[in-house]
Amino acid sequence: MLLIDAKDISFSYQKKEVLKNINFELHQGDILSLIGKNGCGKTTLLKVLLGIYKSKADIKILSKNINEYKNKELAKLISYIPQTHQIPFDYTVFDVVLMGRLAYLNLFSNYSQNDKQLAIKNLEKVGILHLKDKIYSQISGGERQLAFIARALTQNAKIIFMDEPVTGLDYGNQLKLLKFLKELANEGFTFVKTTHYPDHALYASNKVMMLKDGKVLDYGLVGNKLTVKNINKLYDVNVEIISKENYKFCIPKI
Ligand SMILES: Nc1ncnc2c1ncn2[C@@H]1O[C@H](COP(=O)(O)OP(=O)(O)OP(=O)(O)O)[C@@H](O)[C@H]1O
Repeated sequence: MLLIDAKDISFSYQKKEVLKNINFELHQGDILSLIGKNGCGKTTLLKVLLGIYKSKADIKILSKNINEYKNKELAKLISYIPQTHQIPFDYTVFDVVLMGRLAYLNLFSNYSQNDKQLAIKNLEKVGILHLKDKIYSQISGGERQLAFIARALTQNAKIIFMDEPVTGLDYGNQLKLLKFLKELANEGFTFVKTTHYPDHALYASNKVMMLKDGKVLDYGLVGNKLTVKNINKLYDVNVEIISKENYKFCIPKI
């Protein structure tokens, strides 16, 4: 099923053009990795796709133009895990995860028992149920990342945007998260994630978009597009791509 059909995305901050003529499609179950150097436009692209930054592009989510959605409608379709997420006040981890249900509340309604059970289920799913009653601002950066993932799942949007999702996670949690994304994609979730690690794109995505200076250097299936030549063009480094069993990974040739 075609979820996102984005045509001709261009975007400027004041006079500085940072995205130029970007086109892509996202189907249910896809995991799209956005890769490229610092400052190439990955986060900006996510924000344009979320409608946070307005552009003249023709961006359709489920065949409807993004500008025709109300915020709450869009929040039921897409959740966003930003690079950094501070929550002011002394909310508990449970409260923060439960906030994923905000889009489902009416003005005068409160969280239902079902909302609370969903939050608990997702805290358990990401392995941090034991942190439920801790104050969010007092847990570690990696734990906060996991809490935000639980919140995105509680929001129950089937498209999840993640900006550098493994930042701050220890090695074990990085691998668990990437495996988890693949399992969720098999369940029908769809992801757009930025990453600085071509290895992670090779391991955990089926599609890749390589951005260079705001333009698409190449886009398509990871197996076809994430090549030594493209990695060299993207980062100006020499690597080798090794295959072992069903996995591919990069090693430096510096
Ligand atoms: N609010 C803003 N106002 C003006 N320029 C901005 C703003 N946010 C980002 N930029 C600039 O736009 C360009 C793209 O930034 P963006 O954050 O999208 O890059 P990125 O690829 O996500 O970078 P990184 O990998 O370092 O997170 C950069 O040159 C950045 O300095």
